[in-house]
Amino acid sequence: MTIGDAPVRVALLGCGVVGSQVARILVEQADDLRERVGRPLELVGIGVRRDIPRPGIDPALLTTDVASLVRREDVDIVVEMVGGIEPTLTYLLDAIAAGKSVVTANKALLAQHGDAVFDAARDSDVDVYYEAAVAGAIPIIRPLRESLVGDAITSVLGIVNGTTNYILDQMHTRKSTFADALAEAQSLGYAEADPTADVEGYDAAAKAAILASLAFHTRVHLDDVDREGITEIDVQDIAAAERLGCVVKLLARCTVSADGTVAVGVHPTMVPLEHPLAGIRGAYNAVFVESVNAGRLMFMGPGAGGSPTASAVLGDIVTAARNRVRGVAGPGESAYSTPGITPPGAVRSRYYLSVTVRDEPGVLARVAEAMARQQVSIAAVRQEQGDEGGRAHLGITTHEATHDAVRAVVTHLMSTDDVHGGVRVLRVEGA
Ligand SMILES: NC(=O)C1=CN([C@@H]2O[C@H](COP(=O)(O)OP(=O)(O)OC[C@H]3O[C@@H](n4cnc5c(N)ncnc54)[C@H](O)[C@@H]3O)[C@@H](O)[C@H]2O)C=CC1
Ligand SMILES: N[C@@H](CC=O)C(=O)O
Ligand code: NA
Repeated sequence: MTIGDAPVRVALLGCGVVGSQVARILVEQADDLRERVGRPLELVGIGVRRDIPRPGIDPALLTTDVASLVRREDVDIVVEMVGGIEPTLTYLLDAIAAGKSVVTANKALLAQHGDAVFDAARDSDVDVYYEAAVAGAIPIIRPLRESLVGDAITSVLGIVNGTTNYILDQMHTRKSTFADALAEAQSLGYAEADPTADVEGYDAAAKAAILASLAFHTRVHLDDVDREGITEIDVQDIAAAERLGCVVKLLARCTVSADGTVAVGVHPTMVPLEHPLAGIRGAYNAVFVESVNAGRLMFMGPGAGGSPTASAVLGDIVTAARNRVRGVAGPGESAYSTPGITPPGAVRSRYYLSVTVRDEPGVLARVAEAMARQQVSIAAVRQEQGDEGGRAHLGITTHEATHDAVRAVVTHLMSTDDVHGGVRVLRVEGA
């Protein structure tokens, strides 16, 4: 608790893309922030890995002794903008044990070690806020944790990774290569330090785990998320989506299955142009929430980048500071439910299958029969063109089927002489 008129003292860890913007706003908007908190918000230290000059930053604030900074008596709130698991987790737990409130944007850490962090915060009666951890600037954590906590959420569907949305958007609209679009996303500050986390879907999976935990009042971990990245998306997939009136998006999907278990997945998905998520461009994110009483809600805005992300971080700092001034901790997570996780193979979706077959009588019937045997119902078949080698290309869309059933179809097709090469499979979102 902060005493008298004393400032609320903030220690910042990490001064990269996001941390440097947090430091800038704390200084540039100090007067307004003081009014909003009721006390000055004072930046008392910045923990960095390398003690080098940083433009606009008072060198006296910098320290490489981060372990000591998080425990210092003159610190009330620790703002973690480092990323990664260790030593970050140790810093956060040490800060909490020392009675500091914590603000973090670290979805990877929360999706793997959230239990330890939240339990420690509850035991120490301090705040953990993490609005920036999911969908950057978009308010989505607080709406789920507070505004919608009296409702019953049935599904959360979202574009929650700015880097991959930027890449896919550039592949569709500018016909950029994957590599060029990724390099641009990195130079714009959207990508993680290791962009594998973005393009292989780990970042979106961590965010999906956090969203599902909040939406369904449970604890979903990174390992519970069925994950597929976008590294295999090529110009053929982009062209196929366009022929179907769709765009490819990396979608995070959190739903409740018929048996009450929770299904959480991240997959490149064909999204019809008329769907609200199809129009989300560049590094923007959007989260589509459906609940029993409110109905359908959509949250949209910048999902990555230093300044937008810092906006969400500052919101958390002000909230944590106000709580400290009042000597209270804000609402924690309500994770009372244990529904279990739906096995990935049992999750239902619509699919697109791209198959190259022998261009001969009876082949299409045998493909259809293989699908019928697995209860995979065909919605449409499009024969794209024959080629000189006597082959035809089929683009098949299905009605809803389980992933196990579609996988069995693919395994069978590839064992026959009718099919040449592999079978490309992508999910298709309903309009
Ligand atoms: N860049 C973005 O658009 C967004 C980033 N985030 C999250 O924000 C966090 C920070 O991301 P960025 O600023 O983009 O990363 P960054 O790589 O630009 O900055 C991280 C900084 O932490 C420093 N650092 C590394 N290890 C350290 C240590 N042990 N002690 C002190 N400093 C250390 C690095 O030198 C670097 O300056 C990550 O958790 C990331 O996932 C969340 C939303 C959006
Ligand atoms: N690398 C992330 C940054 C925000 O979380 C992204 O691209 O969305
Ligand atoms: Na957010």
